Amino acid sequence: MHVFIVNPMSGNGRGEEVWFRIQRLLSRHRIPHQVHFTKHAGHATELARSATGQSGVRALVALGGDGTVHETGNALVGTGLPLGYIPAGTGNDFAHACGIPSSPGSALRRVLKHEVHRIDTASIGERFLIGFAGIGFDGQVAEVVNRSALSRKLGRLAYLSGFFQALRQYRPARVSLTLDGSRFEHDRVWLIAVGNIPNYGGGMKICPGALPDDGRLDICCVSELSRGQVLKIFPAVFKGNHVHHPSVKIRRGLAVEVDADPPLVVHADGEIIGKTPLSILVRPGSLNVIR
Ligand SMILES: Nc1ncnc2c1ncn2[C@@H]1O[C@H](COP(=O)(O)OP(=O)(O)OP(=O)(O)O)[C@@H](O)[C@H]1O
Repeated sequence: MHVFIVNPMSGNGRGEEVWFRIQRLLSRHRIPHQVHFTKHAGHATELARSATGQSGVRALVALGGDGTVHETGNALVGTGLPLGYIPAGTGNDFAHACGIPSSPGSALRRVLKHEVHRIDTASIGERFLIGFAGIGFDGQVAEVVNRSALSRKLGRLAYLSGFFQALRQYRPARVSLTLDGSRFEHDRVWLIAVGNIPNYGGGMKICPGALPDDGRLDICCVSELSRGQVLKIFPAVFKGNHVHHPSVKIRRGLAVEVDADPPLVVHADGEIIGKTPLSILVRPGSLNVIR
């Protein structure tokens, strides 16, 4: 049996529409399933945890955006039970990175084919990041996007509108980054992105070399830029060409510690999880994903 965890509010209500299509297909083909709808932030993790205790479950299928993948995936790390995914969110970065089709019917066929691959995750505080984490400016963008009802209505443009709001508000910080025991000091830091997958924010290739199954994390640090320079370099992120800029440093490693003055906002898979200081540790091959 497949257990679906559906966020009806994802993609500004698209989640509910996508579920109706999936439900019709499941009924037409008499595919045994169970469905649970999320009612609030954190609910997908609770629902997924109780589903992992049931017998006869073949896979848990998240239907929603990257936040739903984050919450459902958090319940599955280390269990061996596979995560399926039907994208219905705003950004759907996890789907792009894993080659999961955007059409609901094709994504469902992929789930039913049941080709399971192990991917890495990383522990961050009490949670696991499935795709990426962002510290600083992009933490602030995520905060703006998640808080604003208008942003939700804007769909993909929400990230762009959040970007401009955060650009006005953000104050660069002094950051101490420790990677696998080596310490790096950076002044006037705009952001530190930690990628298990290359893209976030609806297709920005912030860590273009990140691979979800290489047992490592890619870390992108952007510092020492004026607001005008941030604006200028921003379009390059969509193709991953920002990495050639002298203010952008890409590193790879297993364990990252970040401390900042002043403390910076942190998101994991687009969900705000707190502020620095924090430690992130890769968990190689800890999540089974159908892709
Ligand atoms: N019934 C609900 N009402 C309001 N919020 C919900 C509900 N169920 C889940 N949530 C929260 O909605 C948030 C966003 O979900 P999700 O990321 O799946 O969609 P999205 O933001 O549209 O997509 P993406 O992250 O790909 O841009 C998550 O923080 C989740 O906890």
